[in-house]
Amino acid sequence: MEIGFLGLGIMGKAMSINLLRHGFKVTVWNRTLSKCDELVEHGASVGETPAAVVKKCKYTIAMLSDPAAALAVVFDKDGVLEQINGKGYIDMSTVDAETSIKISEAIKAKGGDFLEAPVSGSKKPAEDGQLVILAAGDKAFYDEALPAFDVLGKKSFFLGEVGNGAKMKLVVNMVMGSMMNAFSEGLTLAERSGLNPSTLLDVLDLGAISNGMFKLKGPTMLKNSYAPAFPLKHQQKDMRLALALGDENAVPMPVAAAANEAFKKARSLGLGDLDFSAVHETLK
Ligand SMILES: NC(=O)C1=CN([C@@H]2O[C@H](COP(=O)(O)OP(=O)(O)OC[C@H]3O[C@@H](n4cnc5c(N)ncnc54)[C@H](OP(=O)(O)O)[C@@H]3O)[C@@H](O)[C@H]2O)C=CC1
Ligand SMILES: O=CC(=O)O
Repeated sequence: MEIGFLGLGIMGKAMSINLLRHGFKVTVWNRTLSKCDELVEHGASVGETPAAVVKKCKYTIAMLSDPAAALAVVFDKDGVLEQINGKGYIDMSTVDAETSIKISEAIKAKGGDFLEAPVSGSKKPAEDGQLVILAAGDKAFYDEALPAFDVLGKKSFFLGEVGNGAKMKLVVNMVMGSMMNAFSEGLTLAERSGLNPSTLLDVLDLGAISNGMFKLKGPTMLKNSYAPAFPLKHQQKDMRLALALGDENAVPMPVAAAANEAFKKARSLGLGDLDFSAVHETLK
């Protein structure tokens, strides 16, 4: 089956290569078109515009940086909306519910099907097809897209109406961003108070707060190494959107607000394109 793929950043590249490896025909598009070349080497075709990709494919997946990018690719000239009649569109970018609902309504009004399906899991899970997919929208379309979700992820959740996938993803990343800051403070406190931070990693790993993120990021943070798997600028975007969701629902979130300030500080220091664990540098 021919699937379209829009957005070949860290995640989109890994996900589309994975689909190709599993026998899907994939037509790709990226704003910086030269990034499609590597995908062609893996067997993909290239569409010149989002509209051209949608026209060619039964359904099209998008993996874009933020709400502004997600909206531009759908609503701009040569965008998704122009060819969506009778086709399906799955936005897997992390955006807020409002953005997702706006895209959904426009696509449905033009006779297309829509799913939002943000994912939990980073570069490596994307390469290994081990993402956690948080889908919501048209259930019949979800069932149709399951073969692709089964390749991309280890588990898919169907969460009901559009907006619920976006909200779930923001809640998860709000927790993750807050944890990263507590972890970073712990590493720094251990070091400054004369402890061996590597021993702290072992102690944490044996106790009740052991988790995959500490295990994965701890050793690289101790080496001040922040090659981007999940760019810090995207984590800060997720904190900002999660705080807005808290605002809407009158949920006090002082911990998340403090974490957001730390990510903003990291961005102001020019660390936005590094991994989100580079927030550690703000304590130095
Ligand atoms: N990296 C991760 O670990 C994870 C990321 N996510 C989420 O997935 C999404 C993608 O993340 P990731 O791949 O890391 O991000 P990248 O920054 O690596 O890639 C972003 C993509 O969006 C495109 N883009 C940006 N602005 C526009 C625009 N105005 N119009 C069209 N295309 C645009 C970029 O195109 P160009 O190449 O031209 O710049 C690129 O293809 C984000 O929403 C992120 O929060 C979710 C889970 C994990
Ligand atoms: O959104 C990032 C992730 O690791 O999940």
